[in-house]
Amino acid sequence: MKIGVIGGGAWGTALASVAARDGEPVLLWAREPDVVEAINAGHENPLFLPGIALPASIRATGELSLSAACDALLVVVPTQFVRAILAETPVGSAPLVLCAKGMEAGTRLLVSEVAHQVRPEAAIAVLSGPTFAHEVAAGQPTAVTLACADEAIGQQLADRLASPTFRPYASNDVIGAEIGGAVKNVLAIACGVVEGAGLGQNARAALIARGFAEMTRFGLARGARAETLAGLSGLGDLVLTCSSTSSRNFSLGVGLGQGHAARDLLADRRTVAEGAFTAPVLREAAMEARVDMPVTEAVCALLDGADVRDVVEALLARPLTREHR
Ligand SMILES: NC(=O)c1ccc[n+]([C@@H]2O[C@H](COP(=O)([O-])OP(=O)(O)OC[C@H]3O[C@@H](n4cnc5c(N)ncnc54)[C@H](O)[C@@H]3O)[C@@H](O)[C@H]2O)c1
Ligand SMILES: O=P(O)(O)OC[C@H](O)CO
Repeated sequence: MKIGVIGGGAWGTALASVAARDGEPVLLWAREPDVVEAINAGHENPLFLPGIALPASIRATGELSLSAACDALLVVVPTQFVRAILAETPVGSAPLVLCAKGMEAGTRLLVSEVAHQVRPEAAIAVLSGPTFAHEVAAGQPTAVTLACADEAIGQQLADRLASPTFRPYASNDVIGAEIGGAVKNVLAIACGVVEGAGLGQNARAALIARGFAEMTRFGLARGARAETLAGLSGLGDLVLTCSSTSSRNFSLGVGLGQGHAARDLLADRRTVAEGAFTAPVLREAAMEARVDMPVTEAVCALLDGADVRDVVEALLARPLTREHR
């Protein structure tokens, strides 16, 4: 199965490295000519994944048309670009493995729903879980959820991507796998705020637990299964991203917690903090589904420029309620 990877950021490069581990040829489409050149000439992606040696069997290209020769395509561009890239990519009969974590602005769709609109004929899988790209590319042990409604295709993909240090766990809950990844990025911003504002470790643990309750309420309303939300792509990724400055979303939150403005923190960023784009979309989707998501609302307020102390005070002043509703 020849793998093509669409997107030469940190995660696309790390996944190309996973797929190329035994000398298997992998095609990697990158938008930046510098990235294409550096990968082909020096087997490194200094822009997005510096300091990691890549397998020589990865061939980078700037030509999307070459993906027509691949048997499966890993789609790893940030969420807001998935629709445009998929429309341009020749897909043929290749399954699409969606690896972005977020919701599309305007439509409020999950990435699999976008892919289904643009490529209704394609089999769709979602790969998600606790996965810092630099650790995966360095061969450190990692486990992910690989969800596909067609379980035979899902198993073939899992077998192809698995290695002694990369363990895909098969699932058929595509929506559930996506909701975990999309929501945890917003919650990670909130946990970063707790860190940046010096609110303490009790507060962070409470936020992870209450955030997970929020993720679960929203997920169940959108048809996710509870066990998926409690698995690698939900709780697993939430714990990772809420506890490390390696997370771009957590780091963004730290800056907000220290009193910096979102627009300054986001200006001129080359790398993506998906939670900043998903937060307002998630708030709208939650309102539509009549799901209470106070942490998400607080993150939206902070991204809109509200004062940290005011937002924290308002969160803590909410009426007392039952832990389980
Ligand atoms: N980095 C990680 O550790 C990691 C792990 C799991 C999932 N993800 C997810 O993978 C997705 C990609 O993130 P990343 O970390 O690889 O990106 P990145 O932050 O390393 O790089 C930004 C990417 O955005 C692309 N880009 C910028 N403008 C674009 C445009 N107009 N059209 C298409 N692409 C454009 C760049 O080419 C580059 O590939 C995100 O949804 C992210 O949440 C990332
Ligand atoms: O750096 P972040 O916050 O985008 O997190 C990266 C991955 O999603 C962690 O699983």
